[in-house]
Amino acid sequence: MTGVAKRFTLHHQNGAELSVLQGVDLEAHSGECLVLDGPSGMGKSTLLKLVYANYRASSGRITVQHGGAVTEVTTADARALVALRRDTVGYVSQFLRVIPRVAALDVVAEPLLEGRERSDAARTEARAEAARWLTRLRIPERLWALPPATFSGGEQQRINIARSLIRPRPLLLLDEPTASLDPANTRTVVELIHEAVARGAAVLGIFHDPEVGAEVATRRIDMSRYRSAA
Ligand SMILES: Nc1ncnc2c1ncn2[C@@H]1O[C@H](COP(=O)(O)OP(=O)(O)OP(=O)(O)O)[C@@H](O)[C@H]1O
Repeated sequence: MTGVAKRFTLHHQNGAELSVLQGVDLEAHSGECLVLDGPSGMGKSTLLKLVYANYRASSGRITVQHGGAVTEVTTADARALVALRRDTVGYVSQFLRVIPRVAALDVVAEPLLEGRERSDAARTEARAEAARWLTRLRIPERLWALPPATFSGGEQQRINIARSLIRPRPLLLLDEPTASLDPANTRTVVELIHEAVARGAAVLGIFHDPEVGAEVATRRIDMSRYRSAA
C-alpha cells in the first residue's frame, strides 16, 4: 500500500466527507503476520476491506503479487478481482455470509472447486478435505449436511474460517476471526495462523483479544499513525 487514503461520503449528511485513513504505506511479505492495533473506529476493518477491494481507495496504490504478476487492486476490474480472491487473497470477515440451502460441508468445500473442473472425483476430494477442516474446528458431524443459517454464532464463525482458509492462499486478511470462539477453538485458530505463516503466507489481522494478537504477530502496526487529521 502506497500513500493510501480512504474517505467516505456520507450521503445522509448532505454529502459530508468522513476521512478515515491517510498516508498508509505498508508492505506485508511472505511469512509475516501483521497485527493492526488501535482503538475502535481507527480504520482497521476499512484497511482490510481496501486490500480485498470491498472498498475502493480514495487515493494511493494497493498492489498484490498474484500468479507471478502484480495486480493493482485499486484499478482492477471485476474479473481480475474474482481471480485475485479465488487464488491469492483470503478474507475472514466478522460474519458469515450464509448461502441458503447449501450444506455446511459444501460451503467449506466450494473454494477448492472454484476455477477447476467439477468432476465427481474432484468433488469427493474437496468434501474429504472439508471434512478434515470441520473436524479440526470441532463442528459436530450431525451439522455437516445442514445449511449454516441456523448455526450458533461460534459455529458460523468456524464455518467462515474453514471456508476462507481451506484453499492455501498467499495473503490472508483476518477480521477478528476468534471474536465468538471458545478457548479451545481460539487455540486451534492460532495454530492455523501459525501454520499459514510457516507455509509462507502473509497475514494482516485484527484481534481484539490481546493475547491472541501477541501470539500470532510477527510485526505490529499502530493504526493511529494513519489517522486522518480531518
Ligand atoms: N461504508 C462506510 N460508510 C461510512 N463510514 C464508514 C463505512 N465503513 C466504515 N466507516 C467509518 O470508518 C471508521 C472506521 O471504521 P472501521 O470499521 O474501519 O474501524 P475499526 O478500527 O475496524 O473499528 P472496530 O475495532 O470497532 O471494528 C468508523 O468511523 C466508521 O463509522
